[in-house]
Amino acid sequence: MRGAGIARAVMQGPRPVVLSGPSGAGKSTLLKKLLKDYENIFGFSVSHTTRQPRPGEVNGKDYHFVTREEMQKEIDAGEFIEHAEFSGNMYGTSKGAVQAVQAQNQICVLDIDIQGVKNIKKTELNPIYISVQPPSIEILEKRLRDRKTETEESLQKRLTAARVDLELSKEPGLFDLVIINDDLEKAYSELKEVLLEEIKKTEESRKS
Ligand SMILES: Nc1ncnc2c1ncn2[C@@H]1O[C@H](COP(=O)(O)OP(=O)(O)OP(=O)(O)O)[C@@H](O)[C@H]1O
Ligand SMILES: Nc1nc2c(ncn2[C@@H]2O[C@H](COP(=O)(O)O)[C@@H](O)[C@H]2O)c(=O)[nH]1
Repeated sequence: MRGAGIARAVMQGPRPVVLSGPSGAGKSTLLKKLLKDYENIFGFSVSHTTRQPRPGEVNGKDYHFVTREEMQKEIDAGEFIEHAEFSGNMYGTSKGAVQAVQAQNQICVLDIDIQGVKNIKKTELNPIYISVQPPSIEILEKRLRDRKTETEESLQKRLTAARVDLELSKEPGLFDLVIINDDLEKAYSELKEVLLEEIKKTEESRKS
């Protein structure tokens, strides 16, 4: 796995955070709240993807939207820390995405699937690993349907991936914390609590 260099560099700054869990579990919802409440403390690692942008998504902010050819070229050039195929599209974290956050001395937050988690574990990034999970598969399906971002085909692919994700997530020690996102405010409080120490450290380092 490439990316150990960037991972070592990141270790010198605040500890990064990985948010993972099934599509539709609520990672982006929680992340948006965190980025809004702690604007200058956290920075989002903008991933690359080959999927089409959803209405309202901004290139360079939500994702770097690229073609398969463009992404493969950058992967071959060693520019990615990790990458994975998810639901028929490529996703990946570039070294540049993490570096951009690190340059601001912010806590870098990665929103990645479970394959990404396993690959990041092979690097020296040393993040806090958090899995955000739905209360049930039925509720997850309802949330994905209500979000109205998926075709029936992609929805079924995501539900299949969700079942695999929930099984693999049971591996002891894979995650530092599992948050069941039933009540949003309760889930958000749990997220903030586990990050409190890193938030304080980052705030303190700003004062000195
Ligand atoms: N606690 C909650 N209760 C009810 N609805 C929720 C809750 N959390 C999130 N949602 C809704 O569920 C949908 C899925 O949430 P979100 O897009 O944040 O999931 P995600 O894990 O980021 O998915 P993906 O991995 O596909 O990006 C959204 O429409 C969101 O508003
Ligand atoms: N391994 C990686 N997974 C990623 C990355 N960026 C996002 N993701 C995951 O993909 C799915 C689907 O996302 P969506 O935006 O199409 O709904 C979700 O589980 C994300 O966590 C990445 O860089 N690497």
